[in-house]
Amino acid sequence: MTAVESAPVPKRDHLLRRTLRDPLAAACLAVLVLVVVASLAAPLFTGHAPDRSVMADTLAPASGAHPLGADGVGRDVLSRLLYGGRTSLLGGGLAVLVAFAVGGPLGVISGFFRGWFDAVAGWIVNVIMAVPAIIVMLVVMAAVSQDLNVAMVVLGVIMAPMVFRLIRASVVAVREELYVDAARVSGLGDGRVMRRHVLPVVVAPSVIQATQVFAVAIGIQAGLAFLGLGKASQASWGAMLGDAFTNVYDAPVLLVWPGAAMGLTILASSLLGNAVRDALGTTERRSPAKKRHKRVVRGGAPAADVPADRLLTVEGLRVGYPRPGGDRTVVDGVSLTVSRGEVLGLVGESGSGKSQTAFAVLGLLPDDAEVVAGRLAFDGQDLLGMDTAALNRLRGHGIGYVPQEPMSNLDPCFRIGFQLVEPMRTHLGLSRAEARTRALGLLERVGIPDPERVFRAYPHQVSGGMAQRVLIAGAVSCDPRLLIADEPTTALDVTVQAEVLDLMRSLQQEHAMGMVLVTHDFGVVADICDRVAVMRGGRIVETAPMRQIFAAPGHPYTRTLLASTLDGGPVRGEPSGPPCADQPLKGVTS
Ligand SMILES: Nc1ncnc2c1ncn2[C@@H]1O[C@H](COP(=O)(O)OP(=O)(O)OP(=O)(O)O)[C@@H](O)[C@H]1O
Repeated sequence: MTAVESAPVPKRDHLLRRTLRDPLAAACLAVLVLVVVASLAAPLFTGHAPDRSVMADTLAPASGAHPLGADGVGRDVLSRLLYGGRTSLLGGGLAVLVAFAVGGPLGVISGFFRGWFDAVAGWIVNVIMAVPAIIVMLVVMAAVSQDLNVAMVVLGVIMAPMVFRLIRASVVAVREELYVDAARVSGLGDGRVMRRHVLPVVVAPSVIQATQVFAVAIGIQAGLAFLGLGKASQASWGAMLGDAFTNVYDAPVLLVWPGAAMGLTILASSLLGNAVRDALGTTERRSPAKKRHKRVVRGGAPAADVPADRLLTVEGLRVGYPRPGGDRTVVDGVSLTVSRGEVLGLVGESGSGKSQTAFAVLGLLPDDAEVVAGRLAFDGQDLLGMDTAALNRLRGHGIGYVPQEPMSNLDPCFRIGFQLVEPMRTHLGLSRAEARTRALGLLERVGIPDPERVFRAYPHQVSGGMAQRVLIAGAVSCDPRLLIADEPTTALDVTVQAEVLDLMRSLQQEHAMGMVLVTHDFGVVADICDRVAVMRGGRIVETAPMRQIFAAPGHPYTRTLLASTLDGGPVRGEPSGPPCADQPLKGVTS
C-alpha cells in the first residue's frame, strides 16, 4: 500500500530567514551592511572631505581631529576610508551587474536552445577570454577615461564569459532532466519551462559566481588605483594602499585600514554567497542524463481517408541516429493505429524500440534523431508538420503521458500541487483556485488518501507509488484524448503495480481515452489491453487482438516472449527458447 511518508510538510521559509540561521552568514551580512551604511552615510561620521589636504597634518597620528590619523599628504584617513568604500562597492557592483547582464541571458539562451546561437556565442566568449583583461583596462583608462567606474564596466564585460559558461553549463544539465521532458510533455511552452524549472537551478551557482566577480572586481580596482590610475579626486581603498605604501616605514598603520576594509568586505561577501547558496538547497549540480543535438524531422504526409474513430495513425515510422560509421536505425517501418477508447499494448524486449516509437508520437525524441514517416497523425492532425508551439498545445491537452520513472519526472524544487496546477491553467485556462480544486479532486480520484497534504508536499515527501499516481492525475488533468504510458508500473512494487493498473484502466474507461501502453510484461497486457503490437529489433512483428495473442500467437518471437513470461523467466534481454525467424536490425541493441 502506498503512503505519504510521515514527515510533516515544511512551511515555505523565506530565503533570508534560512540564510540567517547560519551565525556565520548573519555575521557576514552584518559586516556588509556596516560597510555599505558607513560608506553611504560617510558625511555623518566625518566632517573631513576625502581629498582635502592639510600639509600641517601630514602623517598625523590618531587624534580627536583625525580618529584614524592623516595620510602622507595630510588627508583624513577615516574620511578616505569611508568615501573609498563607495568607490569599491560601486565598482564591484558595476562589474557584477554588467557581467550578469551580458553573460546571464546569453548563457540561458545558449544552454536551452543550443544550435547556431550556442555556437556563435561560444565563439565570441572564447575570443573575449583570450583577451588579457588587465591590458585592456590599462588601455581603456589611458585612452578613454580615468574614471575607475568605467574600468569596472569594462571588467564586467571581460568577466561576462565566466558567467556565460557557468550558466550555460547549469542550463544544459537541467534541460536534460526527465522532469523537464515531463513538463514539456504536459504542454508547457519553452518560456514557462525555462522560468519554472531551469532558472531556479541557475540561481545557486550564480550567487557564488556573483560574489567571486565582486571580489575580483574590488581587487582589480584596488590594483589600478594602487598604480596611480583613476581620478585624483576619487578616494578609493586602492589609492589609500598606494599612499600607505610610499610611507610604509614612517606610518605602517596606514596599510591596515584599507587592507582590513578590503579583506573584510571580500571575505564577508564570499562567505555570505556560500551561505545563500546552501540556503537555496541546490548545491549539487545535476548530472546530465544524455547529450542532445538538433532534432531533424523529415517527411510526413497529412492524414487522409482515416476512419472517424481513429485517434492515432502511425505509418512507416523510422527513427534513426546519424553516427560516424553509418546511421543507427532504432525504429524501422513501424505502423500502428489506436482508435478512440482503445488500449493498444506495445510489447517487446528491452531495446526493441517501444519507447522510441512512443517518443516519436510525443515529439520528444532527442534532437539528433531523424524521424521519417509516411503518416504520423493524431486525431486528424499531422504531427510531423507541427511546430513546437502547436506540439506544446497538443501535449498534455490532446495527448497525456505517464512516464516510467515517477520520481525523476517531478521537479524536486516545486510542490506537487504547483506542478499539477500549472498545465491546467495553461491548457484549460482555469484560475488558480479552479485549478487547485480540480487538482485536489484528481488526487482524490487517483486514490490518494490525503489530497490536501500531497498537494502541499514536495516530491521527495511521497512514496514512488504515490508519485506515480500524481503523474497519472497530471496526465489526465487536461482531458487528453490519448494517453501514452511508458512502462508506468515498472518502477513500482507488485502490489502497487496492480493498484496503478486498476486505476489506469478505470480512468481510461471513464474518460474514453485511447491508450498506448508500452510494456514488456504480458501480465499487464492481459490486464488492460484490447490489442497488442509486438516489437522486436525496431519492427512490429505481429499485431493482433489481446485474446488472439494469448490463444494463438502468430509469430515465433511472440511465442518466445509469451513462453518466457508464462515460465516466469526473464522477459527483458535476449529471449531464451528457439531462435526466431526475425533477427534484430543491424545497429539495434537488443
Ligand atoms: N539517443 C539515442 N541515440 C542512439 N540510440 C538510442 C538513443 N535512444 C535510444 N536508443 C536506442 O534505441 C533502441 C530502442 O530504445 P527504446 O528505449 O525505444 O527501447 P525500449 O524497447 O523502450 O526498451 P526499454 O524497455 O528498455 O525502455 C535501443 O537500442 C537504444 O539503445
